[in-house]
Amino acid sequence: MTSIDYRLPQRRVLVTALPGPRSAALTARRQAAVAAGVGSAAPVYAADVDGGVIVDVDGNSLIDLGSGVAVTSVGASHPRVVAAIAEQAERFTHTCFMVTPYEGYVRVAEELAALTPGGFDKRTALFNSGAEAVENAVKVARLATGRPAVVAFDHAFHGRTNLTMALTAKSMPYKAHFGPFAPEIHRMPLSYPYRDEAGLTGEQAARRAISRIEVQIGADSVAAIVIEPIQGEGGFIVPAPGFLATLAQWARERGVVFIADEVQTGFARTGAWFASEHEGIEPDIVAMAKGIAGGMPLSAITGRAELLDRVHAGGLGGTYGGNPVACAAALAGIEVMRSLDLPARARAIETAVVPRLRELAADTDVIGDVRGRGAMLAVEFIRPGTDAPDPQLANAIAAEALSRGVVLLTCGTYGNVIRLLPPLVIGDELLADGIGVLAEVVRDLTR
Ligand SMILES: Cc1ncc(COP(=O)(O)O)c(CNCCCC(=O)O)c1O
Repeated sequence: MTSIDYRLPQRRVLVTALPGPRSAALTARRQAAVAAGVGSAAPVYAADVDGGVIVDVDGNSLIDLGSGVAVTSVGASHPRVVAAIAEQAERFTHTCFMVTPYEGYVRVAEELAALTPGGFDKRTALFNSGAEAVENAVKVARLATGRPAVVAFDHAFHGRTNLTMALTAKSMPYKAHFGPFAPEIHRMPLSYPYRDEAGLTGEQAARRAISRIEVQIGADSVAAIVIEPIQGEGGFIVPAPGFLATLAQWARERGVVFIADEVQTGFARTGAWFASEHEGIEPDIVAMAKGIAGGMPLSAITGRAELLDRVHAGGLGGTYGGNPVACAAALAGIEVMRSLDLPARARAIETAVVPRLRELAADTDVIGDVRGRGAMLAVEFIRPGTDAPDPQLANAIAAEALSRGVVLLTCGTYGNVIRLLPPLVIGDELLADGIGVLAEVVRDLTR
């Protein structure tokens, strides 16, 4: 990425051991004030963030390969986004769209209708978090169909509210001891090519799920299928070709609402505006958040007008939903994504990074799979000579990479996946340095 004037030097520089003294002091204060249940991957505190770097309170400049969990695709302080936020905030920060509406919300809805897959008439509702978007997509589907059941999949993550915990597949840390969970949520097997039996095609995997839905639930009881086109927290699992299309076709035939949870895959992250495009599917409703607004909290559902307009007036909403400052950030962020062609940038990142990951996999016996699309890439770690997950190794790699100045995130049902989510505005050299550190760490820890 050469056409960006970054505000901060795009470099990896360590001036202290990590965490430095100021971060350590903040951790002590945090322990006396912040609930222990709120975790952090990195024990360092951000002071300034721009492009592909996070500068911590001790002056260390770290390479960001996490984007705050796939949020800051345009960076965490892009000047156009910052200017739009300031300009809006100087006029008003809030009126509540349910009280006194404002144009920014409408403009975001118009943009999302144009950007999301599908040429049909669409409507949008705005919220604050991804979980809220998923919750409301399910509300719409249940009202529109008059049916109760919702189908979710193995390895899914959809949020931390009661319904989205029910939809989420992993107990610890997301669900453990927080039940009981919402009823009428049914889990079906996913297409997980690396761990499926050899030769299982996407269509066969979909037929396996469909037959269970029909036998265990009954299609005419199913309001919706909720699925991530690429599982995020579950391990960046790209389903086999045909899996999503077969499910979507079945849903259409049986009047089941197909909800694509594109919270993590949306907004150019996978090399298209939305990951559904790679599979040629047009979801009835798309839930989105994360990359939508340059770091500001905003989420949305955009879907078929005949579904969303079925809801009675006042049935969708919330105090902050579609906050005007967040909407201004979204409009600016989308403009940046268009002007820099960030879907193409994500594809370029894939082209640059995947060969290096595959070379690393060939050089070591601890990598079971390299996968992903665009700038949503992952390495699954296993114990040598087996396909047994190795979460300890993945965690050790992330910790060692941080000590060398690179922020990496893990994920996966088994905790054994290192994921790469660089800001899409990261420069080529900085990205190459970050991937080089990852490769160096893997080799150092496994020789
Ligand atoms: C596909 C998908 N749907 C929904 C969500 C939920 O989005 P919220 O904005 O965190 O509610 C996510 C959030 N993923 C990051 C979770 C981080 C954590 O909580 O530990 C997602 O990836």
